[in-house]
Amino acid sequence: MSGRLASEYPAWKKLQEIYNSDHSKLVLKELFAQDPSRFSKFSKEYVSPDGPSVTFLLDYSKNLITEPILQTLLTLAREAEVETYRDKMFAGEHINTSEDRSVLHVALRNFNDFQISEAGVSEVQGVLAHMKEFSEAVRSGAWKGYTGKPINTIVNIGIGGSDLGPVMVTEALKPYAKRDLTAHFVSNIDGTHLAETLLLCDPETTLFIIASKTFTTQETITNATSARDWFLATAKDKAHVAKHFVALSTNTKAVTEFGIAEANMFQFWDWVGGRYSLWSAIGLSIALVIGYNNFEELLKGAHGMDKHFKTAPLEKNLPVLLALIGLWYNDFYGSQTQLLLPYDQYLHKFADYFQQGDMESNGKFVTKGGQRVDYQTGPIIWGAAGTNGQHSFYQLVHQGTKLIPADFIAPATTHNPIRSSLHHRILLSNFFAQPEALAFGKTEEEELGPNATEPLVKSKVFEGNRPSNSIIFPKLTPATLGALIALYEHKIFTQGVIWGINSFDQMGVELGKVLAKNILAQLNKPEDVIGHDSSTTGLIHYYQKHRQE
Ligand SMILES: O=P(O)(O)OC[C@H]1O[C@](O)(CO)[C@@H](O)[C@@H]1O
Repeated sequence: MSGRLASEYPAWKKLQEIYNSDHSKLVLKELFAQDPSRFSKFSKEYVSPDGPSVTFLLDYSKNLITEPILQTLLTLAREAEVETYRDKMFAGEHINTSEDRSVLHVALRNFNDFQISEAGVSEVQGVLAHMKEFSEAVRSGAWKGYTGKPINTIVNIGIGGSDLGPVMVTEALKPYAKRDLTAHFVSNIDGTHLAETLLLCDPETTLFIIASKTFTTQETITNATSARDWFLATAKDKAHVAKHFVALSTNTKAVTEFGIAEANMFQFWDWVGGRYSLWSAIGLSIALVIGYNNFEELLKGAHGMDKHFKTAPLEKNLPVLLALIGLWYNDFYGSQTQLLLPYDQYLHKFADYFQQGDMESNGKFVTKGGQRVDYQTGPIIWGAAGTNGQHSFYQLVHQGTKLIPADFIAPATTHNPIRSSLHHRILLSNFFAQPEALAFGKTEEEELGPNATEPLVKSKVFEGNRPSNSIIFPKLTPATLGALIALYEHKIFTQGVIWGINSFDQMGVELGKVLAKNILAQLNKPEDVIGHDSSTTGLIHYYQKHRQE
């Protein structure tokens, strides 16, 4: 984030030399055989400094690293001034330089530990109090719809960071949910998303939460307007909108113009990035579903990780370690992607969430200083929950030609111990087996048998030496989830600092929006379609010929 090219740091050059001379010698089977204490050296337990109890173990021993490599990666972090930029973030300095903004999602979950002076920070507690009061009124039935019935359905309308965080967290914390309050999330501009959702809603008992930081996002405003039309088709009187529509936004003017009273608006601030906003008013749907107290536990769990990130020395700092190990593969091994593999069905949206979290943050080719990078930046994030991935894409991870680092994540205890936790033991046996198989593989000799033919033997070989991290925690609680999300947020931050990029803007999503706006105005008549290449023109003409309105 200093804006310097990462490849100019002496430690980067040293890492390149180490990779060139040593990478073929980095064989996990041998590294483990040589050092019986490898696991204890390369694993760490996180224990929350205070607040709700959160613990987890991060085992990073199955990585293609040695102590000297790790030390050189840590030197790289120091040369890139990760600690300085971390402190700048916590101090509210404008590290989002292109938008001249501070980056203060940590202020949304600050329980008086960090002194941050930035406009809006002193209002955080007031908004949380509003969220508490409102969510309790809805959950208790005290908040009534326009015909006097309590709310039993909520529909969050938002996209990107105004959708993915609430979706992921409400799914992850379903065991804490109020089961008679149904939550839907509408994000896509495709009318199907809204239409199918509205089929499940009753206007008398549905609350629409319009979640948009800017309140100008085309998808959200179009969906919100259509939802309001649907509601008014039954409710008739515009005054009833007040009982059924609330807004989560930084843009008071646009919210009131839409017809939502300021009293029904939950404010946040420009220093909350969309993909870091679930901790803000954007988390209202979370508070409604799991209750405000559980939402606060989520914040406190994240705050514990913030304190760890802020104070732990780099060599013991878990987000920093994850970042450095990921960077080693991304920039020296040429790995293009990073897997997130939660062995917990409740975390089935975790990888989707961090697709935006990581890829919108670190998918940048220009440094803060405006230079084209000469190395890889953010990885492609993907993944799936539990054993599902094993029956689809793991084949390629085990025996394909690509090196795909993977993070395995699992709880020791399930919320659903059916058949005396038999399912969970089977699930966890896979959680333990997969990293083992990836790391240590299976040789030709192990496959030789009386009927073995050479091609068959070869096809059954697992080369191994495929790296992974494993994270295991006692149980998926709100606080544990908060800490896990913050762990990955700070990992993304650390990598962005080292790569010298701005992890907090998203210029790359603008061009498509501008072009779509222009095309929308040309869709009516073929003669309006001008200014495009022949492919785009041909596609639009084909659409115009075949559409039925
Ligand atoms: O909350 P808003 O302003 O509607 O924006 C939604 C999303 O659009 C983006 O700006 C671009 O995809 C994201 O960063 C953001 O989370």
